[in-house]
Amino acid sequence: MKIALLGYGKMGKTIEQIALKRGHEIVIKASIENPNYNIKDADIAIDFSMPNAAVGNITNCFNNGVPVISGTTGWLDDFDKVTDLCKEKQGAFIYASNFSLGVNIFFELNKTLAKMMSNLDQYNISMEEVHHTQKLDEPSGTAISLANDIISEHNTYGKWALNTPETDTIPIVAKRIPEVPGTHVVTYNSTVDAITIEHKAHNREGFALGAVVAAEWLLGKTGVFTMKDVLNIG
Ligand SMILES: NC(=O)C1=CN([C@@H]2O[C@H](COP(=O)(O)OP(=O)(O)OC[C@H]3O[C@@H](n4cnc5c(N)ncnc54)[C@H](O)[C@@H]3O)[C@@H](O)[C@H]2O)C=CC1
Ligand SMILES: O=C(O)C1=N[C@H](C(=O)O)C[C@H](O)C1
Repeated sequence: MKIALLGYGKMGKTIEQIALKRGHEIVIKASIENPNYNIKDADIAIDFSMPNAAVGNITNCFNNGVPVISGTTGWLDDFDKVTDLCKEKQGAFIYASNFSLGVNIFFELNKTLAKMMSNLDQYNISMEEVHHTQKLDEPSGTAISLANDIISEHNTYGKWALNTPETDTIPIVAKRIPEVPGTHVVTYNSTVDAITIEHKAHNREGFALGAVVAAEWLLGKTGVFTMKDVLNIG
């Protein structure tokens, strides 16, 4: 595949290495320093850019008939607008807050645990995410996905918030520590014990491999898909 990398930072560069190893060609490396390109040169685009750039990048792909994978977080207020445009233009799109196989398994584990804990009001939930200090958004997209899945499965919680321990709210603590690729922890605490599930990325390769696998899967399809469709888990 001829791949356009929309965003050539930490993730774009890791995706490049994995895509080349899998026999693909990188035809566009767009960044703030390199904003001029013709998206039609690519078979598919992989957007790992910035919260304020993602919607423009994705829209440009739809307008030019190029399928697009987006891993950029922090733009989800516009998610419905973007998926509506995809359908209108008969485009192809996958967004995932986290493309790694491990986190997608963790998402399923989190939903199952939330269902099991749903009527046990002696347990209070909390969530923590830890990332490197360059991260622009908080909480992380992955933490938001985890929280939304808990809200769907658990009777008590109707919303999430940063650092707010209220009865119907999932409190999320976001920590920023140099070099941490991404750690997510969900804890149910009672007066007698605690149950914790954790996913810890050792590096960015899992995210990057998942994005390339998603691009390989999406090519030739039309519609809005998720990593559940790609990985066939859950
Ligand atoms: N879904 C997932 O699995 C993962 C998502 N992410 C997300 O991916 C995004 C990128 O992460 P990093 O690579 O660590 O950030 P980074 O800051 O290292 O790189 C961002 C890149 O985007 C470029 N950029 C900014 N505006 C642009 C525009 N209009 N068009 C094209 N490129 C533009 C910058 O010049 C830079 O090259 C973040 O939103 C992060 O949260 C990161 C890791 C995994
Ligand atoms: O910015 C990052 O680095 C990451 N962002 C994603 C998120 O916001 O969840 C995924 C991963 O945790 C790394």
